[in-house]
Amino acid sequence: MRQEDQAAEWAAGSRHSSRLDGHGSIARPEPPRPGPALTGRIALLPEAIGPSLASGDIIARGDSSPCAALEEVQLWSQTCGPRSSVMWSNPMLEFDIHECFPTVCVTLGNVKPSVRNLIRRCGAAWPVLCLMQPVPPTWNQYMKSSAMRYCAKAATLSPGGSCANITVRHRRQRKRRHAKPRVARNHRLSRPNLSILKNTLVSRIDNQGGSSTHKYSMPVILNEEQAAQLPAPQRTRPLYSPEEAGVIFVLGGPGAGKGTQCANMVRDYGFKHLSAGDLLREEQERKGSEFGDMIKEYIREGKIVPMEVTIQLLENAIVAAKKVEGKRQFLIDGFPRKQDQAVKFEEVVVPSRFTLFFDCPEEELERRLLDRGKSSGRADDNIESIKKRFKTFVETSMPVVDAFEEQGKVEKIKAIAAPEVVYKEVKARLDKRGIKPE
Ligand SMILES: Nc1ncnc2c1ncn2[C@@H]1O[C@H](COP(=O)(O)OP(=O)(O)OP(=O)(O)O)[C@@H](O)[C@H]1O
Ligand SMILES: Nc1ccn([C@@H]2O[C@H](COP(=O)(O)O)[C@@H](O)[C@H]2O)c(=O)n1
Repeated sequence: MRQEDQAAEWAAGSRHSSRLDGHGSIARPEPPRPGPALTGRIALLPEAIGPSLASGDIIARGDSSPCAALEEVQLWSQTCGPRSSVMWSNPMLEFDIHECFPTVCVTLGNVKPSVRNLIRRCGAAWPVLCLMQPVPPTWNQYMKSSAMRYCAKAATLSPGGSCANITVRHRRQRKRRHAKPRVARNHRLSRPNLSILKNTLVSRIDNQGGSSTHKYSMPVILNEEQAAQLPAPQRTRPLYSPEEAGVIFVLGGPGAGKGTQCANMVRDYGFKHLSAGDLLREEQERKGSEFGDMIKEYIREGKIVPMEVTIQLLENAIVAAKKVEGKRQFLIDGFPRKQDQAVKFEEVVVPSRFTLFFDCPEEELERRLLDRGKSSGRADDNIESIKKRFKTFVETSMPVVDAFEEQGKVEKIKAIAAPEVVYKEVKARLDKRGIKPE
């Protein structure tokens, strides 16, 4: 159903006949009424967040990209004042937006399951605002909707806290059919402004070592059904045991031959091969991905994509390979490339068995990558990106190998010889670790 139709139905009061009210029970929503551009009603907010919200607060929506979200937040706050409740479905960026617009975290009840799982896994410490009402997904659509009628109803739920309803209405009648509403004309953001916002965001993520969840635990996202079952589940241990999913990390410098050797092991041992780089490239290409632009930028710069994205992609792939192909042994190639990735993955997905590390001098790696670059079509197989990737490898990824080595979990293999010679050594190490073909 188109958003405009949803809005119209909502206006007619025919949809969503039940909602969570302030006490967690079911109540009928109020129909939207004409009124001031934006009104707010807040009741029984938990102490922690109550003071930060006030009547008239805005719920904006981060839709598909950081830019779009910031544009909207910015636009709304210019329009209606600086205080904003930010609704944002991208956990990685929640902190950044939150910092700019310090109010409460709000998110969509119908946020994609992958993001929902990701956030749920990150912790339940924050109160959650869960929007129960369809809202126009983008500012553009909002602008297009014929009646410009916007209504959102949210319930706040936090473990141990009280519940609250927030109703935000925005109704604006267009005078002429195609007339642009004044609010938008006056406050539309210019492109340069957008790029500044984007750069700020990216540098903030960088400054935090690519992750915001260390500093702040993330909210639980609940949809209507889940909201009824508080407290929401939190993952306190890994999804799988090593017996359920045997994971071998495959690490080495760019071009060390990880992919080449993984292909051999898949053929002879029946592993499921998951390359973090491939998964990221796939996600980058996926139509509608909210992370596509960011991944592209990180790969070109040879930087490590924030772990939330990579871990979620890997988890999804492991779960699917187990379900669909019945796989139990996994080669995870090119991951973890940063210590936080290693720790988090083992905490929430599965502890690794050990790491195969392919050791090769930089001159040889460079020669291989430039050679591969003639036909690979990869945006990072050029000398500029290669140099950056080497730097990242030495500074960020080698400490991961060192940490695993201290735990006696590394098989280091010299990878300068021909592929078949290297593979003999690989087989010997797998044998030593008791890995048998499936
Ligand atoms: N032992 C080897 N000797 C010479 N060339 C090799 C060897 N192993 C792999 N290569 C070649 O080097 C290039 C890089 O190999 P591969 O793609 O397996 O590396 P990788 O470690 O997976 O790289 P990346 O981390 O960039 O994905 C390929 O063109 C491959 O054919
Ligand atoms: N754990 C990872 C793995 C990869 N990346 C990014 O992808 C680029 C390509 O990776 P390859 O393994 O295919 O060489 C890499 O340079 C990183 O930008 C990542 O961020 N995290």
